[in-house]
Amino acid sequence: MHRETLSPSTLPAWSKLNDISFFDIHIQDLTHEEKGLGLVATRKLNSKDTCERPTLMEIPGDLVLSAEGLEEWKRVDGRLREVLERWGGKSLRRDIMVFLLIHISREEDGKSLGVKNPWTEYVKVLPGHIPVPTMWSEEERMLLTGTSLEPALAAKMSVLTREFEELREATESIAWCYKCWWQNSTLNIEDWVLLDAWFRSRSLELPNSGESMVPCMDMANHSSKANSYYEQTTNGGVVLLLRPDMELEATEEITFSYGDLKSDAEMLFSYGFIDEKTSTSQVLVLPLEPMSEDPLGKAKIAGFMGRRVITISTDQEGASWTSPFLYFICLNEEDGLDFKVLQQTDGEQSPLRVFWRESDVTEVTDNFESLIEDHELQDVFKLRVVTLLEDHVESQLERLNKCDGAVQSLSRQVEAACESTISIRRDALTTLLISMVEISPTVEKNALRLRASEMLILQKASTAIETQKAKLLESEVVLRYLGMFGKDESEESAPVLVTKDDDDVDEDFS
Ligand SMILES: C[S@@+](CC[C@H](N)C(=O)[O-])C[C@H]1O[C@@H](n2cnc3c(N)ncnc32)[C@H](O)[C@@H]1O
Repeated sequence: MHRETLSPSTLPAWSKLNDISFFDIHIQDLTHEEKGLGLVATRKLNSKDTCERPTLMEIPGDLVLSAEGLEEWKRVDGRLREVLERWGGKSLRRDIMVFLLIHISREEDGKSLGVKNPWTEYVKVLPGHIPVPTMWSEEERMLLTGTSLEPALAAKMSVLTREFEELREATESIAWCYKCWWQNSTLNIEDWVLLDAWFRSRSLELPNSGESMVPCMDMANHSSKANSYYEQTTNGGVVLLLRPDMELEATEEITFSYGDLKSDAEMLFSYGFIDEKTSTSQVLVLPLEPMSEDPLGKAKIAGFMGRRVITISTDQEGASWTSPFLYFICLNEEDGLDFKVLQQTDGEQSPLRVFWRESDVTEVTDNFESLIEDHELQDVFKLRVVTLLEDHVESQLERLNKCDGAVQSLSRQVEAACESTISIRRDALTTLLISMVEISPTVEKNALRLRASEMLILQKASTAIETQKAKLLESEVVLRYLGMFGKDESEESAPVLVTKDDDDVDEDFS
């Protein structure tokens, strides 16, 4: 879709018109730091030795695009209401994307499709490209092969494609939608991908309004050494405040944290960059499914309460992991696990219920690590868990290693493209050659950073698992059990097959 754009230099006037106040900061182009726009101090700022927390920016509540704000705009905008009545209410993300879509769309005569409001102009200054993997070229996406983002990205792309088709089906019969979006294929999947990238990379979690988009506040970049933070005021507005004990030079960038606990993969997936970490702690989340030959596999998916993932955390000490689902999928009928559908007094059948040694544990299926504690075969179950985990980590490592060669070769092509331009008009030619290889150096840098960080986490996890397994193999219960069956329990489990369905991966990050 052709999108009308405006230069960010129009933002000060737009902000003034809409009662947004900037105090000693302004919006500045930080493209040279590969950050797009950002907020920068216009004079020295100090919050040291004072209880005052200097306010840096103030945004009125009626500009906040939240669930509540959307309801207000729905009341006054018949077209927004019409689309959301047909295809709204499933998720706030989707509803906000529809709102944004209406505001980037134009009628034939160039008039705004939606009822004009401050967002109609604001969307014009938003960037047309966000460096998130959903907007990467095919070649760039190949750099993620073998990482935890490979399945997540594939799933996200199929969710976006499905949503786009659903939007078309739901609105094709609305005359103005047909004319504006579908008749000449004006609206295409790339537009939907951009709207999703806007929402994911620019939304904030507000204490009262929940997930929201806040104009101008979304110009602040992230730093793990942030010097500011935001708060919501009692009247629904949002303020940006300088953190205590800060002394800032004029021209220093104002940043807040997008989430200290987010993994590198999550940062890259949602925001399109991986920052230099101040701590050595890292997290890797791997999707997990029951083994394909498990007859209870489907019931285990239906009966599980939490996320079907393995979370590996590392720090200077080494690695640790959590995975309530892993404990659940390692148990079988002969261990005491059972699934029942109960007949209710009204004749209806209850939803699936999960039993562990005759007790109903439907509400606590994410707590099998504790539930097995008083079982005489506890160590045997734990060995199964650790063995399955080991298989999973080893196969992920193998995949990451196997793809590294191909990735390095792609990477060398980009380097060669850059080097061959050194002597002649570097900028123009570099851009041209890199666009032929279709890999941006920034994307390449971030993808390689992710590969390196995931490799390190998996290696540390592998060492920790080996120790855990060796310890369990010394357990008397395990030795007795293995002797009884004359075989090695640790060799029993087949590798975990990852066949995650689309929506779940989407939930992990977005
Ligand atoms: C909320 S917006 C911030 C404003 C944005 N820079 C712009 O030009 O509109 C988030 C996006 O800014 C960029 N960004 C934020 N912090 C960054 C950082 N520390 N390093 C690189 N890019 C960053 C990423 O592209 C991210 O998706």
